[in-house]
Amino acid sequence: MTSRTYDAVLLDIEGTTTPISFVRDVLFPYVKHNIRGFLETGWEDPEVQKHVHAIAKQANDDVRAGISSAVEINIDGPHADSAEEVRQKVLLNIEWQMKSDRKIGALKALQGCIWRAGYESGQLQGVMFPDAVEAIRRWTAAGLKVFIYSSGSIEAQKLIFGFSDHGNMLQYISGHFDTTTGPKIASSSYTAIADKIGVAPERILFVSDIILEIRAAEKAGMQTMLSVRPGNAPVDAGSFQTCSDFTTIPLSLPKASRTDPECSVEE
Ligand SMILES: CSCCC(=O)C(=O)COP(=O)(O)O
Ligand SMILES: [Mg+2]
Repeated sequence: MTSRTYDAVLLDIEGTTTPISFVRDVLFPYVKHNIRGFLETGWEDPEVQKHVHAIAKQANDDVRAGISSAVEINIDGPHADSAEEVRQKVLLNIEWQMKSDRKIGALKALQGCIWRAGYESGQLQGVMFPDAVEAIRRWTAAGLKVFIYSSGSIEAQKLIFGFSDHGNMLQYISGHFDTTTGPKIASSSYTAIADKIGVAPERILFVSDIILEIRAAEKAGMQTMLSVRPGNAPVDAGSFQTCSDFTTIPLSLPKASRTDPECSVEE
């Protein structure tokens, strides 16, 4: 029997466990349609205010950094904007950030908070690729631990998996990481994750649709697999191992080329 080459799996979400179309065509429009009501109804709610302050801070940092689409939002002090002005600026800011698919903490945290009501009311249901669901079940049954690392906030991750179209998948997930641990394209983030979960980077398999993330994880010493899914941006996989059906990922991953037709190594 071949012994396995990894003990933990670290999964990206969008383009990996979940179609990009679900995020772009369902989740983002949900925020677009509900953000005004969220801000108006909950304006006095400390949680809503926490998100508004975070968005304002990000907007003001962006203005200082010279980002041309950014507009200053003055919340505190003698020259503060009125509540309606702040709401209007936040709405425009969120629209701009979502159009450019910015992976910024303040935006992602606000989105997660808005999605919560959608999932809890049954208006939203997380979409997962069936083979990803099956692979996650098999990995955990084999004694491996499965973790998530996504630009989506930890709250948003728990919602997608907790209210998935395959039932509550959270029971299979041993931990969640978002960009509060660090950017997904920085190798130090993967080192930090390995450290936090107590598994050597060399014994972790990271799966993502983004080559820059794969490179960063490899630099940290992780094994990697590039996720190839319908709707993902076309990539030149080069020498990276690729996979379009996660149930075909073996527990023992050779460095050399593989014969599995769904998963390939082109070296
Ligand atoms: C998990 S929340 C919804 C997806 C999202 O907003 C996002 O930014 C996902 O990015 P990923 O790092 O999972 O590709
Ligand atoms: Mg992704």
